[in-house]
Amino acid sequence: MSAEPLSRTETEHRLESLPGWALEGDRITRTYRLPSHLAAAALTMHIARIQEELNHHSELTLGYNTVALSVHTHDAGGAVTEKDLELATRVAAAAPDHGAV
Ligand SMILES: C[C@H](O)[C@H](O)[C@H]1CNC2=NC(N)=NC(=O)C2=N1
Repeated sequence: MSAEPLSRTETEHRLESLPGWALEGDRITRTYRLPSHLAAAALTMHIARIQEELNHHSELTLGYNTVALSVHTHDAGGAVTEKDLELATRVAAAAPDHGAV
């Protein structure tokens, strides 16, 4: 998968298909809200497994009932690439199974 930087315009266009995800500076971000702390912890572990599978890792923060992600591609000098969008897409597909909104 390409690690070429995406333009701001292209990134914002692609995020239209990822509800709740945003471009903040040079990262894409999302905060999920969960029904409980244990549901948030379970989603956090699920995301960690996805990240290991993709070999692509976000800043991943577990709160009381939230899971926050912030990611860009280090190997592209800290730009947003297809790898970040792939991770976001995989997480967006998994999150609802945990009751995340
Ligand atoms: C050596 C290893 O494959 C690289 O460091 C991977 C690990 N996870 C990564 N995660 C992110 N967000 N960006 C990277 O460039 C990256 N590179």
